[in-house]
Amino acid sequence: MSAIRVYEFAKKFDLSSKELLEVAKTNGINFNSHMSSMDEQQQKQLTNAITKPKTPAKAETNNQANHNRKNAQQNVKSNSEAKGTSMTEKTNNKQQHTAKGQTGNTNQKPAPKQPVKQQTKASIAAEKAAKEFGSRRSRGGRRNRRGKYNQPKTESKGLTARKHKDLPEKLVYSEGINIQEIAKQFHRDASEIIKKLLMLGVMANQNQALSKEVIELICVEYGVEPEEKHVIDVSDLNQYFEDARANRLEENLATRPPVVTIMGHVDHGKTTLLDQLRNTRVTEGEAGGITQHIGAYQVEANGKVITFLDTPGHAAFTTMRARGADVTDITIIVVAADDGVMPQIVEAINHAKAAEVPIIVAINKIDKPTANPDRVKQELTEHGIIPEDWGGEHIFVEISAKMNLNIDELLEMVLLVSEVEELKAEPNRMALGTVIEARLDTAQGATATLLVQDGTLNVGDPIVVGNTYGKVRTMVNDKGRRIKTAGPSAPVEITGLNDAPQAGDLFVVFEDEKTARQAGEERASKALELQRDSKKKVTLENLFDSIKDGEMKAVNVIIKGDVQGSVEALSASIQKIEVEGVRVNIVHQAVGAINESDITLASASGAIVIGFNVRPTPQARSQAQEEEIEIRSHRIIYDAIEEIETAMKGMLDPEYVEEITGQVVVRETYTVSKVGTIAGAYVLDGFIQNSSKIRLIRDNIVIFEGELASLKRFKDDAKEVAKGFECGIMIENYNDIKIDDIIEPYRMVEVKRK
Ligand SMILES: Nc1nc2c(ncn2[C@@H]2O[C@H](COP(=O)(O)OP(=O)(O)OP(=O)(O)O)[C@@H](O)[C@H]2O)c(=O)[nH]1
Repeated sequence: MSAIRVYEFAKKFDLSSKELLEVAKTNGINFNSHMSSMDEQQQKQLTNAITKPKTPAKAETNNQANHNRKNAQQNVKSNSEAKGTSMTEKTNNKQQHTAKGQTGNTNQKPAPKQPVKQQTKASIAAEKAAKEFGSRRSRGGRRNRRGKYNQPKTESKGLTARKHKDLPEKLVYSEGINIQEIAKQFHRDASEIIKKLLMLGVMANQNQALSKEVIELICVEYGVEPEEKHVIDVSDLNQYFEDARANRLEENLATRPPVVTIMGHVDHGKTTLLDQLRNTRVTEGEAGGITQHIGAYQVEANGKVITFLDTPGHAAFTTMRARGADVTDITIIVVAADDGVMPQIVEAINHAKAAEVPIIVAINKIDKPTANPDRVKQELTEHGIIPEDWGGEHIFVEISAKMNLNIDELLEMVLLVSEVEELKAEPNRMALGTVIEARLDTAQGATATLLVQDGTLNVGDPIVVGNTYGKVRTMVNDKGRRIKTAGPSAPVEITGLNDAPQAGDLFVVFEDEKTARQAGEERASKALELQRDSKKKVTLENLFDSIKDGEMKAVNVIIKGDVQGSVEALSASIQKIEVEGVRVNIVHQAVGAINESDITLASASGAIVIGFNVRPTPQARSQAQEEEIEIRSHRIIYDAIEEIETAMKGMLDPEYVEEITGQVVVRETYTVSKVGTIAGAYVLDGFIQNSSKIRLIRDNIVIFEGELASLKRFKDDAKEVAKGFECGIMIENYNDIKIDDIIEPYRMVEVKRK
């Protein structure tokens, strides 16, 4: 008998690793995790423990076993990167959702929700209404209006026939109800109510929308209890997700396949791995059937299904997360064994960490002679990813995507992590999920790939997707087959929407088309409004207020810099800042220009981006503007630290902010003795003024910051040169200008404090 891994041993006995870890623990053997190796003695001992006939366990042993089970789960859970604190936070969050959902709706049916009714206090309203109308009342001003009587005292003769029909106990209303509708509920003539109101000094016709006060006044007069119906926001899709979670019953839950995203650096083999999986591990009976690229697909391993998001790179992953979608259960980070840890890998790790998604590391290209897996491991330890055989808690699998080496083992690890995560869903409910991809097809109209996250989606279902709606007309699976139903974790491409949604949008199936339409239309108009009045993002300006209001537990920051040393120094100093118990949390730090991925991550995690001697790329800048992400640029570490600290203390002086007015590229340089270097430049965007302050940027790094010595159009001095024009530029006290340098003009503008 040779040494064997825990999970392999567990398999022999058809046990899950978790179960085996429990058994081991009750037998006094503590393994670190399912990857730990077992010696002969341990194998013998556990074989005996597993195979010996079971005697009824004492209560105490059971407790112990339960305890161990929990410990075991915990142990294995920590493998999945969601380490101690973050996992607890995640669970807590879920519980909060549950609690919230339960108070909102105890009805088990998930969607659409029943209105939540809330009682109003009749007496208070009556008094309020009486005050309002009392002065205008001609008669009955002193009559008891506390609702003790059930019949109106003044009844006209013509109403005798109706007299015997009882009044209801309650009037369920929503603001805007009219007399005609009240009359119907009261089994009274509208004219009678109008008359009564008149006597109370209120003039109203039967179709007029009534205010809350008047409605309650009528109720008091009739001795009926008013009950305001709070109209539920049918368009709040998040609420349906929360309700689904809150109303889950254990007996309705079934294990669902994990949803996996593959991330990694360019050329490290993500696509090759995805292709390998797609081509070789097609669900049995479906081989060769894959024709469809719908953005996600399912493979089979050990008789179990795994869903892969077929969008290599983390852009899709973070874009979705930025939009609030939480689709990935497990992340595989691919690192080429012959290349090592590159910036994009660090980014991927930070993205996964921020999303609290378990990480599996696939060291790829081990078939290459230059492969050096140990180097990759070593480098990853610097980022907190430590392999189990080095005493850490991360799963590493050495693979060759190209040669199809150890791919099965990788899939096995995915299944192992998913087993630990206990991924469940409720197949017998109306479907909920997220859009993976969407497009407008000339032939088919709007098509969207949806990932069903809970419930089952059926052809014909009325559905709201993002800000659009429709009815599922056709449904195609990842093998290109037409299907009628799709269960949890299944990706499907649907048609039948009235417009194309966006990747990351949520979808919810409704019971009827009318409500779906209402919700969809409401969402579309709200989205428009939102666009105008865009959401409050974290900025240095609102930092202090958010801290004061207790909204903020930590200030999230992304640091980009020109050299590793300064990034580290800045990061270390910033992390020392503490204001009123609030600290700075570095979400991501790296060397290089501020790129779109940084902005997406900032948006997803509510972070401020600090650039140290680096600038945002033009795309990142416009994305940041669109998403209202604050980018602060500094050249002195102390300034960056001080700015954050003063902002956190609420002492930031926001009276002036920098406004970049344009972008100018140097196309030529002329050196004139005794004068200096003149740049022949071209305004790419915006404008430059002779009074502009400028930055000189080379390869995204700020080389110099200062002022213009002169700005000329041909031979003449110019006040301003706009986009599309050439100009001659000299920089005050600076001559080292080179072709292709970017001159960034900016000015300081005064802003009002909020
Ligand atoms: N020898 C060897 N080459 C591999 C392996 N996996 C991928 N490659 C090669 O590495 C190159 C890059 O692989 P891709 O799969 O395109 O890498 P990627 O990470 O998807 O790259 P991007 O799509 O550009 O981000 C290709 O030439 C592959 O054939 C492997 O396991 N062994």
